[in-house]
Amino acid sequence: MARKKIALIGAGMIGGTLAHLAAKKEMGDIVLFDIAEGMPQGKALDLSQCGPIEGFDANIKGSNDYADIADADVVIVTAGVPRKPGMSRDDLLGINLKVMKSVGEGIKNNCPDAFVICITNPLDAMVWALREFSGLPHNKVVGMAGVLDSARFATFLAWEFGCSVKDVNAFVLGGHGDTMVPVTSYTTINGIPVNDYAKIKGVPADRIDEIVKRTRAGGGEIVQLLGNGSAYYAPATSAIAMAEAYLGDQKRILPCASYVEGKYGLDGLYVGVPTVIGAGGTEEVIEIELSDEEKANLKVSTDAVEELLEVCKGLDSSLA
Ligand SMILES: NC(=O)C1=CN([C@@H]2O[C@H](COP(=O)(O)OP(=O)(O)OC[C@H]3O[C@@H](n4cnc5c(N)ncnc54)[C@H](O)[C@@H]3O)[C@@H](O)[C@H]2O)C=CC1
Ligand SMILES: O=C([O-])CC(=O)C(=O)O
Repeated sequence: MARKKIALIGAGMIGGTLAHLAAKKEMGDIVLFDIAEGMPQGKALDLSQCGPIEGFDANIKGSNDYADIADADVVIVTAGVPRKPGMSRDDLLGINLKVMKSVGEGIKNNCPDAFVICITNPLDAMVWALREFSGLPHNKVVGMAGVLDSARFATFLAWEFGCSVKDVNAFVLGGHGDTMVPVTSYTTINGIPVNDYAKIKGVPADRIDEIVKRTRAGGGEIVQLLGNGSAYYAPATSAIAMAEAYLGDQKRILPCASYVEGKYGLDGLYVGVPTVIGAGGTEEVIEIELSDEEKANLKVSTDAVEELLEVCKGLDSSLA
């Protein structure tokens, strides 16, 4: 059986990390595409030379030609610009929308059967626009954010409780912005609801509130510390988990920016919701019971995403 083909559009910080992870895991052969000339080819050479040391078999090719992504099984999109300290993700919309247009066309023309994972920010609007530009079915285009945001929430909770991160099952819904909704009612420490565990451990409720706030601002905290660029290790790891769920038909339930029509009172929007990922792409959006407060928070978050879609439509008439 031929190896799977993974196309990475954008060979920057996340793209390079994705290539390394995908190669180490022998997920398939890899094409690292970027508009910058030489850079993806250089990274591909460097990464290929890890093979003999790490013992992986994967062909890694750097390219500036969309023809090289032909027939890819999975495409992960990080093309565009990251934010700098003082910026919001939404400030990237104008420039990254144009990037999504060229990437969407490249995918449509070369690998229309691929499963496409978008990472570029502002995430929920960009995955929507990428889907529109590519014309792929909604179940084959998804955005990565909830896996990352949930991992941040889990990390901070594990630090607070002094427990293993492996035992924390944290859940973040909504748009990938400061209004995202960490859902404590579905967050458990090996099955024990987080608020109950906090009582057992004598952790005051306001500490959990602070962790929720830190999670919401988790991307910005790293942007501030790095000074130039944004997080890349955990974002790449998150997207790889989603790609593995698709390639392995794992039917994992992951929080992803999926197309939601009908559920959660939404009418055709990409936003973070629990999603079954298997060989059919995003096979199902799971609608969970939320408290009135959680519903209200989710509404604030989805309203913010809807506003961004209006901005996209204003900037590119083909989206209107
Ligand atoms: N969804 C999420 O949770 C996260 C999203 N991000 C976003 O991911 C994106 C990428 O981040 P990094 O890899 O750190 O940025 P980066 O700047 O290191 O890499 C982006 C790459 O895209 C390339 N590029 C620009 N225009 C292109 C085009 N038209 N076609 C192909 N390639 C193009 C650039 O040459 C650059 O190499 C940013 O928008 C960032 O905000 C970052 C972290 C988490
Ligand atoms: O904060 C940013 O700009 C990058 C991002 O989306 C994240 O790390 O969550």
